[in-house]
Amino acid sequence: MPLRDFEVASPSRCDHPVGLSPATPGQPPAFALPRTHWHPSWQAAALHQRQPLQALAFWLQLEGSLTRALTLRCRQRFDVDVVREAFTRPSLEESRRLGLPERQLAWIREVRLCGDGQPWVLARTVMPAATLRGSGRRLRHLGRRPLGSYLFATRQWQRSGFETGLCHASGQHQPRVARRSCFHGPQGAILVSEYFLPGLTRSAE
Ligand SMILES: C=C(O[C@@H]1C=C(C(=O)O)C=C[C@H]1O)C(=O)O
Repeated sequence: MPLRDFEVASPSRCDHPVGLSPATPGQPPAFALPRTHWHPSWQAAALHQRQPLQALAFWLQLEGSLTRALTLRCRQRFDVDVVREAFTRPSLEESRRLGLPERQLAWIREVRLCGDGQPWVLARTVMPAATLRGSGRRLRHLGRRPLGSYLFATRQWQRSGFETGLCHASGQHQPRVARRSCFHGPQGAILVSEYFLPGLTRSAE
């Protein structure tokens, strides 16, 4: 099912931004999440496409904080590049996944996770308004602080099983594989999708 596209809305701190050619010279390039078909498990996805999953098996199954694991992979620095944070409409498929009414807006956060200046992961998090009540209010004010540092700081958030996404990538810099899961907290759930970029597998070479 297609996910909503997202465009770079702020200057990138990544040295080599992902995506299509710049629409305007001097502006950061626009980019879009590819259409993604979600499978209920890593094994189910592997039946459809074995090759790229082998290189990413570690990341697709990693249970703890992804940002923490990426930080450990960096030689120098790890950055969260905030692309967009706004109340906007999730895709129909995302609304269904979260059990939201079709047209209900949610707080959507889109970021690039960059290691040593290279974009490694694109992440999109859908947070229903109900989840943002009480202590969940802090989710709207993360800024460049990784979401994982909030979710894994307490035992209040429980993650559901991972789905594995196979992406219809149209360019060599686009993600081919993704994963997503719901985190269930005191006020409700959020849906976290993480798209792995080719730069991440290259970083291990
Ligand atoms: C859920 C985590 O948070 C990461 C950080 C994100 C952010 O800052 O928006 C989004 C998705 C995750 O990859 C994690 O570290 O596991």
